[in-house]
Amino acid sequence: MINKSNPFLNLKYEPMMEELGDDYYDVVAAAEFPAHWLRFRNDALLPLMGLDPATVGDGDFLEAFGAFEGVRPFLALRYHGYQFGAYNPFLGDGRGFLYGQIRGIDGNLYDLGTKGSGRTPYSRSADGRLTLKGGVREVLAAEALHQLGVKTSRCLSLIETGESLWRGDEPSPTRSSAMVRFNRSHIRFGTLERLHYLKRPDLIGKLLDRAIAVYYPDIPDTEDKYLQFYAELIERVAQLSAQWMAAGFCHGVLNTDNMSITGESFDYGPYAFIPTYDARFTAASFDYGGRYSYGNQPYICKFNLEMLQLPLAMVTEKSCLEVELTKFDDCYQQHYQKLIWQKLGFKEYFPLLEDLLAATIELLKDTDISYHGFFAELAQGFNFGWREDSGLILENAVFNRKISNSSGDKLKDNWCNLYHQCLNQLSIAKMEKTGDMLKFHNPPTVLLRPIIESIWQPIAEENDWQLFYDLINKIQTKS
Ligand SMILES: Nc1ncnc2c1ncn2[C@@H]1O[C@H](COP(=O)(O)OP(=O)(O)OP(=O)(O)O)[C@@H](O)[C@H]1O
Ligand SMILES: [Mg+2]
Repeated sequence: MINKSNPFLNLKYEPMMEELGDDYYDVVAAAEFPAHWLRFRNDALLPLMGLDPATVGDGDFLEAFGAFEGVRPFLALRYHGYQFGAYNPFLGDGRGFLYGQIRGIDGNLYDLGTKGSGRTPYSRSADGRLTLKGGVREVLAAEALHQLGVKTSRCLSLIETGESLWRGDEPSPTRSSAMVRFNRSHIRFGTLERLHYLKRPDLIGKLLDRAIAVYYPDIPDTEDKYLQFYAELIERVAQLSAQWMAAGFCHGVLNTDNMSITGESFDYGPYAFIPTYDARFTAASFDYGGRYSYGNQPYICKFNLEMLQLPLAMVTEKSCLEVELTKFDDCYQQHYQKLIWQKLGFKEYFPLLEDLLAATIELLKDTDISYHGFFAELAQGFNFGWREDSGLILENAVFNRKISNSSGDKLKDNWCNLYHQCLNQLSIAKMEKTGDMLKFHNPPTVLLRPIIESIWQPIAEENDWQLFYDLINKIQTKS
């Protein structure tokens, strides 16, 4: 019996995936949990869902996304994937399901997907649960990336569920949670890979026809639409990997089951924001070979797109797909350059910016300057005097103390000279906008690991959530 007063249970759900038929999912039930404590509600998302936060009670969240009452059916989606390069046909939603799909007020269709909501036919020997710390980390990553301009899923709610879990990577027993994720789609590269494995081009075509109509509405319904989809996906994934790189973000587990066919970032497990610019930085302790290191991300995305040619070649010409992928590198480079120039305060291109980009990466790579600290100090210290005198640029920066050798000093001097020259290419009117631009693209609060640990500690020790809420607030308001 649907609770008429709960706004979540009265949303107009559009069953796009359900209508495709049960070749793509299994209907599952949610686990019953001993407790439901609302730890996070993302009021910033509610207006997009057509809801006024003031009319949505905490109890509504608990009923819909903790007790999972009301809306049915829940669909555990079927998928496979390449994990660390090896094909795994035993995947699928093992601790989550598609709760429902709704139309945002922007006209786009969105998924509500769960994580930690119980076992499914794909759980294998695992418990179907999400640790509370894992949930907290995913909430934070998604909000931080969103504020940094990365196209990402976000979390709608996080509810602690009162169980004790055992994990190898957290002091155990550890607390449990159920999260609801809000994103464009949970159709993964691995969803199509599974259909290739099962030799079902008919199901690939059926899924793509629907997905293109919903997520790529600009692609006309013509013979080459699958190729056009691939071309557009390459563009989106190149852009996404450039966004991660510019944001100084290492996703950590770029298996093809964690790649969305909408080109959106999601699944924040062992991720990290890089402390300093180091292409070899790895986020996952189990990534022994550095396959998913920070600097490898664009190459891995390209490799994953190459793997996707196998299913797509069942419905379109392989040689054409191969030609499309050759465009990835240029596309990535263009997006990356643009994003770094924005972080440096420049919106419009002029040739000297190419030298500035190279000098910036060289400086950050060859010194111990904090990646995020560098841009944050640039944003905070910026003033008109920098245009007159290169000696004033970053003269009081905290990181100057970290540059302890003459080659570091030389790199910084070289960088300051170039930055000074670039500022002098701007008109006064544009110079006036530079400070705002620097602040917009370089928020002061960065989610480095010690910060996450410092907010987790009071939660773990005293169930004190204040620092977590303060941090979310700082991230969401860019303060
Ligand atoms: N505790 C668990 N219980 C059951 N299945 C699990 C558990 N942890 C991971 N899995 C399954 O292992 C596979 C890989 O997990 P991964 O961490 O990439 O995904 P996930 O984080 O569970 O979900 P998502 O990709 O939607 O964020 C998935 O099929 C996932 O469902
Ligand atoms: Mg995953």
